[in-house]
Amino acid sequence: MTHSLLLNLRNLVCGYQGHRVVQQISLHLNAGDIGCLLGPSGCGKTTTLRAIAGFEPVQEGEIQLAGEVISCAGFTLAPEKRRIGMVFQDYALFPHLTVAENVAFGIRKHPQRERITAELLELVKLSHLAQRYPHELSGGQQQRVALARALAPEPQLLLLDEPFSNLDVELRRKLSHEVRDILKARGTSAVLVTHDQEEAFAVSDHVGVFRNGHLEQWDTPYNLYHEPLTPFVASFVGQGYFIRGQLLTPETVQTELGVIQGNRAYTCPTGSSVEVLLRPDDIVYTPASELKATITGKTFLGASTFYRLQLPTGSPLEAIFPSHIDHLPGEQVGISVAAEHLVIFPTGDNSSLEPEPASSGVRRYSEAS
Ligand SMILES: Nc1ncnc2c1ncn2[C@@H]1O[C@H](COP(=O)(O)OP(=O)(O)OP(=O)(O)O)[C@@H](O)[C@H]1O
Repeated sequence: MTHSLLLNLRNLVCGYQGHRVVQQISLHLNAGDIGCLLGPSGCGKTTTLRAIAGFEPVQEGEIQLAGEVISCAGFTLAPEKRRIGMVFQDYALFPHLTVAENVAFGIRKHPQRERITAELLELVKLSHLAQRYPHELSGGQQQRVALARALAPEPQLLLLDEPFSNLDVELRRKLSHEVRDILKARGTSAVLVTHDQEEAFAVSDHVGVFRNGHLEQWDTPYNLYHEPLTPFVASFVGQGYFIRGQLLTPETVQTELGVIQGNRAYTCPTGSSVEVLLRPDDIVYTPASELKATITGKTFLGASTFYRLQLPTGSPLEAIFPSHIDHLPGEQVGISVAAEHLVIFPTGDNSSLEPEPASSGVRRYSEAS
């Protein structure tokens, strides 16, 4: 597999009626990789995807595909000349064509169209439904037809706009893994738009977190979770709480959970106030610990149990313990912190104190603190 640069967005600005919706976005995707644009509703993900497809003009900056400029101010290469395929949220299948005819639509004049169609139907596990019509298929099956149809002309890049959002949670999860396997099996590069973090992580090699038209971080799922560059990324990706602390030395922070050791030197001045990100997997069940927390709620997840905890000061925390550790709400448990990748941000950054919309994301501090 090659790792050459395929898609390169350089300082991209685009929007509607002169209004700048997407502001100075830069990102790149290597051939064979899957990227994802993630962020809350209205932050500019679809606008960026449409600009890559050639449906929206670019106001500033440029888009390069395989080294060629396909969009810049005053120039937009027509969508059909880009060798870019698209899969939409609503499948957009042709209702009067069979499954096989839908898949073959973009390669009607190709001498090998029957062979290619049969191969793709096998890839998406729909060979047995080749003669059905779209209305005779489930939503998940329709989306697999749409994927096969988009792959048939062998696009250089596939764009997927919220492809699973019409499906129920279980099917979304299953299909998102399947789609990754299919794209990887063919070495197809793709960019996906979603506001579902789990989906972004399941499918992508790189994820871009958008906020108000800006790209806050373009990185691997691992780095977004463990090394978020901004409080917003920390909040949008994953769960947990921020607690307040004070930097004791470049590597250690004094908090109400005691002194927490990070694995690097932090750049803010010793003695400064910081906020420390504690994710549920940073909190370890430690019966002998002097540090106790009260269980305020729990959710059994099968292999593990998700506990909502409260510290003696009233600060809330979340923790994931192996599910054989079974305690009732109201009980006290000993805990310790094992935050290998300790994430801290200096306080006083006003943007970091905005309330975050994601109810499943990171909460900032206790109401009681
Ligand atoms: N055709 C249009 N004309 C004018 N404004 C638009 C148009 N399409 C989108 N917008 C605006 O641009 C902003 C970004 O929209 P966009 O669809 O890119 O967001 P998004 O991140 O994809 O959101 P969602 O997750 O809800 O689809 C929004 O404020 C939206 O109202």
